[in-house]
Amino acid sequence: MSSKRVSRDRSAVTYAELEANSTVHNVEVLVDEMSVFPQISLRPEVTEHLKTIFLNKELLAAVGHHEAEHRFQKLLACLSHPPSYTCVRASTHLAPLEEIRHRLEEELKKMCSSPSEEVSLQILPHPRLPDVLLLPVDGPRPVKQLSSEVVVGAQCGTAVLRGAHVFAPGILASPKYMKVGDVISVFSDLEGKCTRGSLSFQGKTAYLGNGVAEMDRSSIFCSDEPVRGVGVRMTEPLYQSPSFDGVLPNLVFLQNLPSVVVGHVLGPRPGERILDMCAAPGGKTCHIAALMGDQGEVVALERIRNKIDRIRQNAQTLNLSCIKTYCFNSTKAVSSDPTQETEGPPFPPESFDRVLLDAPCSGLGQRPNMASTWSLKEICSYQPLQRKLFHAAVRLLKKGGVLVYSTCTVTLAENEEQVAWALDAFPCLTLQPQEPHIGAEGMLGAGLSPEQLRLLQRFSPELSWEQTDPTTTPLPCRADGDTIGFFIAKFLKN
Ligand SMILES: C[S@@+](CC[C@H](N)C(=O)[O-])C[C@H]1O[C@@H](n2cnc3c(N)ncnc32)[C@H](O)[C@@H]1O
Repeated sequence: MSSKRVSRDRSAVTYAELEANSTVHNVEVLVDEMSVFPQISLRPEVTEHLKTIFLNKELLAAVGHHEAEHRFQKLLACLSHPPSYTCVRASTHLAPLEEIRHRLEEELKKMCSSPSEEVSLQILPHPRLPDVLLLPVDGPRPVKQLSSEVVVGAQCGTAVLRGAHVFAPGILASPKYMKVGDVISVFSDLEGKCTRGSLSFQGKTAYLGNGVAEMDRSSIFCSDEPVRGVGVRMTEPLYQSPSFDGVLPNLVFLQNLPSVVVGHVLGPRPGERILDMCAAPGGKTCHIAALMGDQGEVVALERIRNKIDRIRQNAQTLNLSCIKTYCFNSTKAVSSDPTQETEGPPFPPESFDRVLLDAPCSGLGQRPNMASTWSLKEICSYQPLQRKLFHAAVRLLKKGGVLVYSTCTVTLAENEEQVAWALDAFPCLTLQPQEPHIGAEGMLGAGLSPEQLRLLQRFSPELSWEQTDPTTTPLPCRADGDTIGFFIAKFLKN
């Protein structure tokens, strides 16, 4: 099984050393030295495309070739690694943050397998987000590969790196005689080439740690029923973070930090009518409703029917009743008859106080992501759809209302270029300051002015992925930089 891993002392390479090495080759080598996993594997044409973005003329003129190349190499490296903390959003509409923190601590302590694990358990409030708790991830840890191996799909692998156990549907290959109680190493199939039911796999994989089988091979692959439940319980994960499966489901919700920032930037108030145009699975929808104290109306639209139930389940679990969910294509959400008043979509123009367009996007900011087989055509296919959605968003927003546009990707075309286009296409829109603004400013390259860039919020993990010493850098400071790649723009309709 091909695998390049495991823990090296990442602090051995300092920023100063990186700076001192001016050739591109050395930058690549040093960034790679800091990594447990290889850089994200993309199709060559996609890597080249991203490189033209991160080494664009405006940026090169501002920071120089070496710094731009360094940032780009770090981006490719940090994308394949998980952020160094876990972020949970607390249901502060149901209980005070401190009470939720305390209850979470009690629950997680029960799950610890040793007193030292209990002592190292930290749950910290975020200094600027009143509903966020942060938990440091312990990793990479020095774990040893075993001879017996299970291979899981990339999506399952991502979840394991963020603290989950291995759910049986994610298992692709296992030893012929694997039985309950076997101790086994877990690998992620990086290129989607492992066939379900295989006995072994020779393709590219990444080692995720060790666990104990909770099912035997035949229960996983030979059952007539769709297989469910934990297949391998992770006992020695490479990156250790609590598994939140079933833990205080109404009080804590796993959510990436930038996604929580979106809700606050939108700033919904009790009694307002809010539209969430691309809502599933409903993390931001529920946050908006919670921020409104469940008073008012949050309309959640989602085009894919089988994702609708997730939004409803999440709303129900979090005790939120002001959310109305519809399966609908949001590009068609503006009614052609403005006098027509119906409860559901399409809606007359100017129906909403605030609109969230958390757009479908190329998702290139997601972490950890060790490999993507997407073509350049697929990566570039989102800009037109996002613009159609934007047209509908502007029409549905009341005058004086707020529109927030967000993506979880790193391209200019889906982020700063969309802002430049929108400001040109809709003279009624002006960019607004964001609160909180804990990410970086917008990226150069789309012709926006420095003032405009300062109003944008881009979470750029490559700017801070230095593997800072966890003992000296407080967690909330690290957490604000070591996020998924994300983008937020806030507009006012005049
Ligand atoms: C980035 S995800 C949204 C995540 C969600 N806001 C959250 O925080 O949980 C984008 C969603 O938009 C949906 N979508 C894509 N095109 C759409 C359209 N034309 N109308 C409505 N939803 C759409 C996708 O199916 C996907 O579920």
